[in-house]
Amino acid sequence: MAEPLLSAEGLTKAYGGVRACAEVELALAPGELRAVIGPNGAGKTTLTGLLAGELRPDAGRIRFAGREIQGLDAAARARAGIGRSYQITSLFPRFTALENARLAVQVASGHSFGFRRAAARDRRLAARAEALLGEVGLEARAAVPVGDLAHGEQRQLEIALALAGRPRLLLLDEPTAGMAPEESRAMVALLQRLRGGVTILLVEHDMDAVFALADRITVLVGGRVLATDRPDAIRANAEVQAAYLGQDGGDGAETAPC
Ligand SMILES: Nc1ncnc2c1ncn2[C@@H]1O[C@H](COP(=O)(O)OP(=O)(O)OP(=O)(O)O)[C@@H](O)[C@H]1O
Repeated sequence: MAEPLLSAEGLTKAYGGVRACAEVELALAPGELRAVIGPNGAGKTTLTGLLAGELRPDAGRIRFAGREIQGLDAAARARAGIGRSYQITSLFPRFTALENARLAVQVASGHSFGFRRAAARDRRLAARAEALLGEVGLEARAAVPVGDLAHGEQRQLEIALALAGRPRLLLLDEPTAGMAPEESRAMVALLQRLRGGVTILLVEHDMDAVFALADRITVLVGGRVLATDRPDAIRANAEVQAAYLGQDGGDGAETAPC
């Protein structure tokens, strides 16, 4: 494959005696949408935390866009181009969708507006915030306080905030968690629109979403990579079926232990 946008070698993180990630190898091609699946406690959240810089590895290396980043903290990795959305909501509920987007753009823009006049800066911030809402399909909901948005819309807005810094890699931790089926479908459609434009690492329990979206799937079990392959090959992989997807050869949506 082309030079990976992100690669991890020997990535290891233990909590006491529990190896949450054990010698994880990962290589994401530019533009790829990679799903990471695995049973509860497999190490998926730990892996995204290690990649985002929220957790320090005990061992291993991470390269992103041609340089080693394991020594960088989360803020520096965000500046380097790694965006992150969270399982736990990170929105300001009393502010409108547009105000939340504006704040995210302001934070992401850092000092880049520092030498511009305030009015010009404000126009640019507003335009970018509106564009972000458009990207995630929330333009008609711009004036709605976040607390009044549906759960699915809040998750869409979180993606908009993660895009504010124009990341090259987007780390998404269970974007469909807690969603009604219709909301999940809207989220899958949103990720379909984003794919290719940004490299995505998607941790997800919803197997319908995973198999609809992923270019390749990495299966984690007990902190280790059991397999990385195309969706069809993962579906047919006997080890994966035994460990995670169930024995029925189906898509695992009903049988996955999550
Ligand atoms: N802060 C922590 N302290 C101690 N143990 C932890 C901590 N975070 C995670 N673990 C343990 O590390 C292992 C991996 O957890 P992790 O949350 O990364 O798994 P996961 O695949 O994301 O699970 P889930 O699907 O339930 O979110 C589990 O055994 C978990 O109990």
